[in-house]
Amino acid sequence: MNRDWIATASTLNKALPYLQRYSDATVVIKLGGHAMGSDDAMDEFARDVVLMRQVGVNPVVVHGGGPMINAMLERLQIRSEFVNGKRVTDAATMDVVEMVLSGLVNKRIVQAINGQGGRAVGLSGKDGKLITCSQTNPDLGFVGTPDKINPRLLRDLTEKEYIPVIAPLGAGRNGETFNINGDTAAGAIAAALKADRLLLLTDVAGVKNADGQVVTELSATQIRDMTAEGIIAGGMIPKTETALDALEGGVRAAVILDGRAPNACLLELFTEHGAGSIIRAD
Ligand SMILES: Nc1ncnc2c1ncn2[C@@H]1O[C@H](COP(=O)(O)OP(=O)(O)O)[C@@H](O)[C@H]1O
Ligand SMILES: CC(=O)N[C@@H](CCC(=O)OP(=O)(O)O)C(=O)O
Repeated sequence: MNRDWIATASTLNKALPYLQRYSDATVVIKLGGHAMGSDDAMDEFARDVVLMRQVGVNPVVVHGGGPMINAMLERLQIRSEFVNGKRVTDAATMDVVEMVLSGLVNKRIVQAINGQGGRAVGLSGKDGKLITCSQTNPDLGFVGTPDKINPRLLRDLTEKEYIPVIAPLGAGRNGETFNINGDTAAGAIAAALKADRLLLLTDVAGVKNADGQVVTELSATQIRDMTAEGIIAGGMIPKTETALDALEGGVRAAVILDGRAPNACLLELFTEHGAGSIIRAD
């Protein structure tokens, strides 16, 4: 018998229990701007999401797009700065954030998924009153913290086998538009859906220890210690905080993994060793 065939059959056999475990599971995938590569990489991500849908998983995609916002702000000669990983957002910046996230980035992902045979629907947190926000801190301008998530529309869509693709914007109670950090939005949505998995796709293989090695399993206590020691720093801080908040909100596990690695999401869900760093409640 052909060796390749035996290897394929053996891989499929090993994947079967995982395929069964995730049948009808809700998996929230956050695709960060740095994890969005070339058109080929986007197509590969889209293929994985469509395959998840085909085997009965309910994928919900929440995206970022920080580098794409930066590029547009530069073209428009609008200066921008970050405080603690959040973009200080005045009214002019908010307009650009909404145009880039809800327009260019959201539709690129929707089109990629549809191009691979999926049925993606692009939304922002404003649609169906999905995300209501309050201001995070007056010093940051129109940066919002989600305080009410209405997951009904998402449930209706996933039940009908649509794949929601969500831009991290929210509505204020007085008609404002708020800019939400993509990780924060994904965590809040995952908690509201009581998702089985929150996959945070980024540009590193996982959370690294002081020796630069990826730690494959982490507890909340380990994360707190590594943050206090400065081992978890920069953009990894909001990511691990989001993971912990999501677990507290009822998500079963959160995983930080490299979105640019081939088949990252599939390896995480459907193989024994998974991918990246998995964080479970203590
Ligand atoms: N302990 C750590 N392990 C891995 N990455 C870390 C760690 N501490 C800080 N980082 C940094 O966090 C970055 C990921 O955050 P960020 O750039 O905000 O990602 P994204 O744009 O995907 O949301 C990594 O590229 C890395 O430079
Ligand atoms: C408040 C805030 O900082 N919002 C982010 C939203 C996009 C984002 O989170 O993009 P990444 O996931 O690619 O970093 C921003 O304006 O850049």
